[in-house]
Amino acid sequence: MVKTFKYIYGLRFETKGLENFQVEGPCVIVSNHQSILDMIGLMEILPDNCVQIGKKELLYMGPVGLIMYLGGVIFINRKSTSNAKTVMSGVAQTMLDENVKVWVYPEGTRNGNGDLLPFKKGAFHLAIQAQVPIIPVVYSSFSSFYNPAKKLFISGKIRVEVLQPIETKGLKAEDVADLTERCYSTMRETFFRLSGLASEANGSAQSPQQ
Ligand SMILES: CCCCCC/C=C\CCCCCCCCCC(=O)SCCNC(=O)CCNC(=O)[C@H](O)C(C)(C)COP(=O)(O)OP(=O)(O)OC[C@H]1O[C@@H](n2cnc3c(N)ncnc32)[C@H](O)[C@@H]1OP(=O)(O)O
Ligand SMILES: CCCCCCCC/C=C\CCCCCCCC(=O)OC[C@@H](O)COP(=O)(O)O
Repeated sequence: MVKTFKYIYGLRFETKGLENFQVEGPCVIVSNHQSILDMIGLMEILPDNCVQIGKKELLYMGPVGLIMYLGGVIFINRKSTSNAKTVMSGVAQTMLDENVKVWVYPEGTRNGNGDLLPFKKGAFHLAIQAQVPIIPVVYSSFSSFYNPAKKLFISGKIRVEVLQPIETKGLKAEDVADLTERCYSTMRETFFRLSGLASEANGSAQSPQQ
């Protein structure tokens, strides 16, 4: 149902690299998060047996919260690192036992400023604890067709690329920072390439067509 919103809003998706989802067993998928429109982009490529990590507040959004709960969304309290860590370490075991993929937005919040925010480390701890690969997914910038501050919302094209899995076998907790940084720089480069933006873009990034 969520996927059909793309026809209503005139959004087109151009997807590359779906074959990279064909890993054996569970994995952690990380992607950039610009707006609620990402829910349409999520449904566009969602692999089987995949659950998302979401902020706890979404659970209280009436029917939407109920559907997310029934869909297996893992809720975390972002205001409490210790709570989030406890939940996430339970997830590492469950994803192995039940063969599920976990989708995390490592920026930790929506961000439509034409760049990626620094990544939080939860997704990378999770992948290392479970010793499963990380699959980065990048959505191009929405800023040429969607910008609430400028009251802009027209039809547009979103490029999506599923990147090659990054293995974590043999990595330990002390490798988290390195892994996070590697994943961040690969995704940031891809974000700029897919969005047609210069790589030093920051904050006020605009596409060349604009
Ligand atoms: C009728 C209508 C129908 C509609 C139907 C419904 C429609 C659709 C269904 C949709 C499907 C649902 C989609 C849901 C999407 C939801 C999107 C969101 O909510 S995004 C926001 C929530 N997500 C996140 O925040 C994830 C990313 N965040 C993290 O990973 C964070 O790291 C954290 C939350 C786990 C902790 O954050 P924070 O407290 O800010 O801390 P950090 O700076 O990251 O870390 C602090 C230190 O702790 C260490 N750390 C972190 N995690 C762990 C861990 N698991 N184990 C051990 N240690 C950990 C970290 O390394 C830091 O220490 P340092 O010494 O600095 O390294
Ligand atoms: C005008 C845009 C309309 C778009 C319609 C999209 C179709 C989707 C329809 C219903 C789906 C509702 C699913 C709700 C899931 C919300 C996920 C979300 O985006 O949560 C915000 C959270 O990540 C970060 O929170 P903050 O940025 O820190 O606060």
